[in-house]
Amino acid sequence: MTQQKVCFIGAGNMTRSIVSGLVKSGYNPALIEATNPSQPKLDAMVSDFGINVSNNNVTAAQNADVIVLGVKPHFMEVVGEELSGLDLSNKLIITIAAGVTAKRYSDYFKQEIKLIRTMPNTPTQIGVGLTGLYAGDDISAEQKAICETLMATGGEVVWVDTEDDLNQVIALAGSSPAYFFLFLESMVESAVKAGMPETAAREMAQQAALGAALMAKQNPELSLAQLRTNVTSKGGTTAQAVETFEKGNLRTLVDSAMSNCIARAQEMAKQY
Ligand SMILES: NC(=O)C1=CN([C@@H]2O[C@H](COP(=O)(O)OP(=O)(O)OC[C@H]3O[C@@H](n4cnc5c(N)ncnc54)[C@H](OP(=O)(O)O)[C@@H]3O)[C@@H](O)[C@H]2O)C=CC1
Ligand SMILES: O=C(O)[C@@H]1CCC=N1
Repeated sequence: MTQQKVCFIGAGNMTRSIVSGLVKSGYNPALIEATNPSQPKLDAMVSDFGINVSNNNVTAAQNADVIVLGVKPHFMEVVGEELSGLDLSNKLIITIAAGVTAKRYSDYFKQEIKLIRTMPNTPTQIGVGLTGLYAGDDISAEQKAICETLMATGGEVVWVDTEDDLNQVIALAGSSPAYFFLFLESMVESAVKAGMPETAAREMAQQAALGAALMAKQNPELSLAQLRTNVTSKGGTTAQAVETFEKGNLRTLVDSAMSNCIARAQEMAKQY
């Protein structure tokens, strides 16, 4: 497929992750532009990825075939207003924002637009991301293929059938890297408290997490419970740790966290 001219509005954490995945996968940096109000993030985009940058959303969007909206949900209205004077009918618009429904964008941009909603995650920057994708009936197979090709440079892509399903993707993949980082932080804090140097503790914890995730991925025929059981010797050390988590209602806590994550996405959909 011919590479498209892509412009990212907003050069924050998630845009950096996607651009990193794109450039690492061989996408031509000369075809990528990112905009941002503050200069340091743009300078980093140039030095790290060799892409084009600007602080002019309108010109950047005008020059692009594909516009990726990478601002926070509460800035989406401002960006829509800014770009509303452009004829966007021949452009594909991809949003990565959580909690802004597809129908709101036509209001913000003051015209019917061809929009695909996506939910990526930051591991996209190293090619092991996951992006959920949702398109309405007005989006052509070619537009879906363009979006899928772009987002797949950062890892796996999953199309969902309904817009609501994107909220599950947020809880399971968009937000979840933060849960795992929190878990790692807690493990490292415990080890440091017991006297271990932080660097060594982090190295061990993150390598174990990587190994556990790869084992789960490479053994789909084994249940997660089986993988856990394989580590847990009867009467041994792991059993003590796992029992502590179970007694502390880790599962209930995770369920509440994910439900609250989804509830916030639903609340934002009313707010923005
Ligand atoms: N972070 C994540 O893991 C994920 C984020 N998302 C979504 O990605 C979006 C961005 O999140 P994230 O990258 O974390 O946020 P960041 O705050 O890191 O990035 C947003 C960027 O937008 C810039 N910005 C603000 N207003 C404008 C404007 N009018 N025109 C152009 N740029 C503007 C900000 O500039 P300034 O330098 O002034 O702050 C900032 O650099 C959100 O909608 C979020 O829901 C989705 C999945 C995962
Ligand atoms: O926290 C957020 O709202 C965004 C969406 C998923 C990850 N970060």
